[in-house]
Amino acid sequence: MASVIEHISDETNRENVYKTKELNLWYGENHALKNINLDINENEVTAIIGPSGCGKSTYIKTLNRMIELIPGVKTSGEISYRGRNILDRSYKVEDLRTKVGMVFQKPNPFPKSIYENVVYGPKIHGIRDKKILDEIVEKSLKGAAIWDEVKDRLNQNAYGLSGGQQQRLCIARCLAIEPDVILMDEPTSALDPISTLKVEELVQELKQNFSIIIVTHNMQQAARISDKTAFFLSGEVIEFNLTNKIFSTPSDKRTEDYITGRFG
Ligand SMILES: Nc1ncnc2c1ncn2[C@@H]1O[C@H](COP(=O)(O)OP(=O)(O)OP(=O)(O)O)[C@@H](O)[C@H]1O
Repeated sequence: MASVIEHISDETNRENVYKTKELNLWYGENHALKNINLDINENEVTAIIGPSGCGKSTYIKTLNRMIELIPGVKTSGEISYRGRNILDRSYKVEDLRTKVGMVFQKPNPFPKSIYENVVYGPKIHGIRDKKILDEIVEKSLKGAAIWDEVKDRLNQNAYGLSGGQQQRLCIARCLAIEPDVILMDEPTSALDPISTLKVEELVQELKQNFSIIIVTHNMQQAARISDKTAFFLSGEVIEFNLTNKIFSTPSDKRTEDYITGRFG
């Protein structure tokens, strides 16, 4: 059955940050992504939903080319980021990674101080001036809504933070490289409800300055925080539209069955 990629009339005139055209991906013989066409706008939260194994993580890992670390992966089609095809071998992955940050399911701070976690990326990019690094730390931790909680213990080990704080620190680490896009792969699945709420509120604030693509198993979360939602099933995009539309009047029966909990 054909997927439902209608014209989305959102009247915002926002630029596309990513345009995915006819993307296919294989892990060896396993055809994991099938003819994906998806345009992602800047300054929006785009949620990727769908049952386990439908290709959500695979898709976002192609957006920063993390996928190419897995042996035997083949792709066809195109993903253009700001107008350039990132799947083209001439596109330097290091350039992409300075523009596209990623936050993972489990908070993964380095076993270093809070301060060192945040300055890690900027230092790799050659910033050594202590005053500038201090400014980056304050700005990034404020941006990730964790500054007040940690400003008096910046030199303590990040492992001493709660899980929810560690995840916001990982978001701060991501902000420190001043990315354009933030990819989030189930960022709240290991967090308690209060930490989840904090990260959700943060995502809403961050979209003023960044484009956010979030994979989530939690449909209420997708409904609460995203502007657009893509429903994936068996490696295909079944429906992509404004989140309100997807959750109120989906066009495809399979989307309706999934969001009403009939499968998945
Ligand atoms: N490293 C890998 N090697 C081989 N096959 C893989 C690999 N990672 C994922 N796959 C396969 O690709 C398909 C999509 O998996 P993916 O992890 O993208 O799904 P998902 O929707 O993110 O699932 P979940 O919600 O369970 O995390 C599945 O068939 C999976 O078995």
